[in-house]
Amino acid sequence: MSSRLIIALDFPTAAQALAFVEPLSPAECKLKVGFELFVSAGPDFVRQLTGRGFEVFLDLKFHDIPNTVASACKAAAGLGVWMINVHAAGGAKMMQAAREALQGFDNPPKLIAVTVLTSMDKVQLAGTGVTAEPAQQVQHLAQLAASSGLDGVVCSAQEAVMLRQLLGDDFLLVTPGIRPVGSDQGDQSRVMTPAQAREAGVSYVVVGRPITQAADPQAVITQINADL
Ligand SMILES: O=C(O)c1cc(=O)[nH]c(=O)n1[C@@H]1O[C@H](COP(=O)(O)O)[C@@H](O)[C@H]1O
Repeated sequence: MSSRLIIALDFPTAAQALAFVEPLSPAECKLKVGFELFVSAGPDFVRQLTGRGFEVFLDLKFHDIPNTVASACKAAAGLGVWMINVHAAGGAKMMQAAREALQGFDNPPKLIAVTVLTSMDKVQLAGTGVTAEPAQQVQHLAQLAASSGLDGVVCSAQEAVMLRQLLGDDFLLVTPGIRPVGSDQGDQSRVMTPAQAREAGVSYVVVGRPITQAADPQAVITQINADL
C-alpha cells in the first residue's frame, strides 16, 4: 500500500527542496507543494517531482469567483498532479465549478476543500465573524464540500471521527496539524500525533516542519510511516 504520509515541502527555493527530496522514494511519501515553493520554483519544479514518480499535492488553496477558480483548477490539473485544493468558504457554486472544470481530464487530480485551517482556534475563528465551535464549522463546510461533489476535505485530525461517521469511508480526510510526540506545535492549534490521526480514521496526514527541520528527516519519516 502506498504511504499515507504527505510531506509539506515548505522550502524557499527549488534547490533546497530538491536537495531534501533527493534521498526520498515515492513509496514512502507523497509531496506537497504550497505557496512558498510554487511562487519561487513554479510549474517546472512540480513537473520535476511528478517526473521522479512522486504523487504531488499542489496546495494552492484557490478561493475566488467560480470562473477564476475553475480556470485555475484546469491549469493545475494540466500539471499532472495527484491532488489540488480550494477553500470551502468560497461556496457551493465555486466548488461545483472546480469539479466541472476537471471533467475533461483522463486522470483528474483529487479535488478537496480546506475547511477551517488547523492554525485556527475558537477565538481566532470568532475574530472572522464565525461564532461556531471550530468542529461545528468544519462539519458545516465538509458537508457543503461533499454535496458540491468534492472528493474530500482538509481538516484537523481532531474532527476526523465525526466526519468519517457523517460522510462515509470514501470521503478523503487530509489532515495537517500533525505533531509527533515531543515536536514543536509552532503556529498550529488543532494538533494530533500520527498514531492518534490513524486511530481517528484519517486518509492522509500532512507533515512539514517536524520532518523538514529534523536533524534526521529519514528517521522521522520511518517512524511516522510505522505509526500510520
Ligand atoms: O491545506 C493545507 O495543506 C493546510 C491546511 C491547514 O488547515 N493547515 C495546514 O497546516 N496546511 C498546510 O500543512 C502544512 C503543515 O506544515 P507543518 O505545520 O510544518 O507540519 C503547511 O504546508 C500548511 O500550509
